[in-house]
Amino acid sequence: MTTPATLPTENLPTGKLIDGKAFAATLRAQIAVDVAALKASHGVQPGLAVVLVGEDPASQIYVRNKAKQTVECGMKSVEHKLSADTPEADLLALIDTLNADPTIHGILVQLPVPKHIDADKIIAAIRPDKDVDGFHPMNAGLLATGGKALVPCTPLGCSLLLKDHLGDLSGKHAVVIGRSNIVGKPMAQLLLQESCTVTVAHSRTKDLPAVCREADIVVAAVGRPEMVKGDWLKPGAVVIDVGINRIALPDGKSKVVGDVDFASAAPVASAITPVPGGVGPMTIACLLKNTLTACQRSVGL
Ligand SMILES: Nc1nc2c(c(=O)[nH]1)N[C@@H](CN(C=O)c1ccc(C(=O)N[C@@H](CCC(=O)O)C(=O)O)cc1)CN2
Ligand SMILES: [Mg+2]
Repeated sequence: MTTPATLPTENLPTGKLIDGKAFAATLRAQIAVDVAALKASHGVQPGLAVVLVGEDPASQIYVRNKAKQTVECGMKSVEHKLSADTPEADLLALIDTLNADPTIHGILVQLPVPKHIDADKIIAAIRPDKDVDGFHPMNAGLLATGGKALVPCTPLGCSLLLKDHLGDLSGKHAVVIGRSNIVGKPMAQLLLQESCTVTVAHSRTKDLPAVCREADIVVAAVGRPEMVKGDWLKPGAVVIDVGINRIALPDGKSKVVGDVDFASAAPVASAITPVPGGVGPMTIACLLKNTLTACQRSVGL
């Protein structure tokens, strides 16, 4: 997960690159301090259970990294690796067991799940106070109504990067491209909480480049490689690239690119996240933050 030499980040002016990898490392160090303090004050160790169904190679890497970073922060990590043909009922039974386990404060099922499993049904079965992905309808509702939600990790990470870079976001026009329950919608809610004027654009939006050109902040979460071009941006816009797309190169190799065409966007933007090394590392750091939060709440903090 290092920034490869192929990404033209070397000659960018200081401050233009929003370094999510470095920010995530700092966040994890703070989480480790807070985990130790919680153990000392309340005798409780946060526990995270990660469930993987099937053998998707990317998911296997994400789950491995989640477990490794959980342990590095001083938390307990439990991994459940189930075969791709696991019946939905068995997965629901495992979630019931984890819901009832007092040593587990966070539960997540790695997505995507195999086709025969209804992801919405699985998410709804997780206790909302242990739903460290923040995907349960209860947490989505709490986020929308300003309550104490567990917030989805990727948009939470984007929000932390934006606030760190810009300070006060109030009055900024933010365009979120993508309306998924996992990124686009919660991202819009978080930006609204920061008093941004928020536009959510999607596949049916008319003249998307013109909509983007109005934005002080662009969050691209559309899943289309290098779609957002430099001439779609208002000069000085801040660009957060949520996309992780693996594309084939002419030499037969592959590389990971975002939803933003970095080469044309970086000269126009005032700041931009790279892919890799931008939003991705924040997703796991925020998962650890949510697990700590869930544990703190479980002891009344
Ligand atoms: N239950 C969940 N499933 C999925 C989530 C999620 O938040 N919860 N998000 C993604 C996968 N994901 C974490 O689970 C994730 C994706 C990417 C990264 C990351 O650090 N990416 C690197 C690049 C990696 C590469 O080269 O392939 C980066 O951007 O630097 C972390 C976590 C879908 N499923
Ligand atoms: Mg994610």
